[in-house]
Amino acid sequence: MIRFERVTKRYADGTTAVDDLSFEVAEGELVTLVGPSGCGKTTTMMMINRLIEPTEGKIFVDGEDISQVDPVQLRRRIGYVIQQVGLFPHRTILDNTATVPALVGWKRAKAKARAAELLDMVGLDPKKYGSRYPDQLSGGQRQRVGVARALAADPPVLLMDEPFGAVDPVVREQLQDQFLEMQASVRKTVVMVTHDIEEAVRLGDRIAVYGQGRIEQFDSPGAVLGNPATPYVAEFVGADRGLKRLSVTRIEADDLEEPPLARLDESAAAAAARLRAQGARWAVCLDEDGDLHGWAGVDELALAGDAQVGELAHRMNSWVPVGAPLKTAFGVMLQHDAGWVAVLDGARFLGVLTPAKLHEALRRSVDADALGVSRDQVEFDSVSDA
Ligand SMILES: Nc1ncnc2c1ncn2[C@@H]1O[C@H](COP(=O)(O)OP(=O)(O)OP(=O)(O)O)[C@@H](O)[C@H]1O
Repeated sequence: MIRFERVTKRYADGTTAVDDLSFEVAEGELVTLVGPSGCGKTTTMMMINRLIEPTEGKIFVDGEDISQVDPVQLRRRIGYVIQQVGLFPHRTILDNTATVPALVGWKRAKAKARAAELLDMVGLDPKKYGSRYPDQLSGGQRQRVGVARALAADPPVLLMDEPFGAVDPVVREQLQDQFLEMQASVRKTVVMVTHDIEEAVRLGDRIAVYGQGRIEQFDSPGAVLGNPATPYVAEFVGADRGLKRLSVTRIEADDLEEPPLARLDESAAAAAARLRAQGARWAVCLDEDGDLHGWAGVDELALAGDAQVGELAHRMNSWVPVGAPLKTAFGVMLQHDAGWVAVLDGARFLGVLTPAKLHEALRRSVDADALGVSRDQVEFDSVSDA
């Protein structure tokens, strides 16, 4: 969708901001450009909508060499969100949001209806906020209006320059979550500049890590964190990249262990005898559909005589859905002071994740990224197997 071919930008004073850059962004992909101040991220992005012209090389958007496209026409196909938002202070939020559709000649009513729809999508009730002016909103709310406005004419491409940079960390995380949710449904091709590696990892399908004027590594968040291409990238992503990696590695069914199990309709005494024979001290209790109900201790089952397991099972709150990041599972373990968490697909119980399995999943995913294969193809020798 966006292709850079050997693009260089030298400013009049001789600064080489971008040096011989080639990369591609696929349709519907979200790529984050991350790197220290002054490394050429903004220059890269502003060349895509021709606010800056390259000195050498070519840029293609949707197969078209953009140097041959009228810049005004080009920008109508490319939404642009900047940190300072740039809302018109004397226009209402609804009018601000409808700016681009109105410019490209949509009928007034249609433009306003579209603006209201977009405000709703970014989490601002158009009835409540549509008639306000920008200075009557919080920084985070203004930022949402900026995103809504950029999407209003439904451009296939969205450029975002530090879109969440000006808000506090909590609001920032909310805006990021909401943006990801929205992106999952609108699937724009997005190029986002940030200097925050956490944000780059959280939002990007792929990340371009910039050194001075060049991309040092262009890869998935997992690969950048697990296998930094150069010492520079390793340094930039930080010594805690293992921790960061927890948030981008998702739980798969193959990562799980099967714990001792008991059925709710089983007799407690029979279940206790069976579990003791296996050397188990507790069991996860499932209903007849295999859905998670809770857990029970073997000693309490043994004491319960002819009661059913279901009468003794405790509710269990330490569970996570399959596909959740390992970090979520780790957080739940800590929150409930538990040695494992149950993993569910809907309500169905799939197995448990233990700290050893969590480590194994992380290790496998690092190796899988290095080898370019899926995680289940990686052999793993665990200490506990020895
Ligand atoms: N108009 C200009 N004239 C001369 N040099 C410029 C101009 N604009 C940017 N530069 C220089 O080009 C280099 C890259 O700047 P750019 O704004 O692309 O960096 P950046 O990675 O986006 O940085 P930041 O995170 O601080 O915004 C910097 O050294 C900057 O000083």
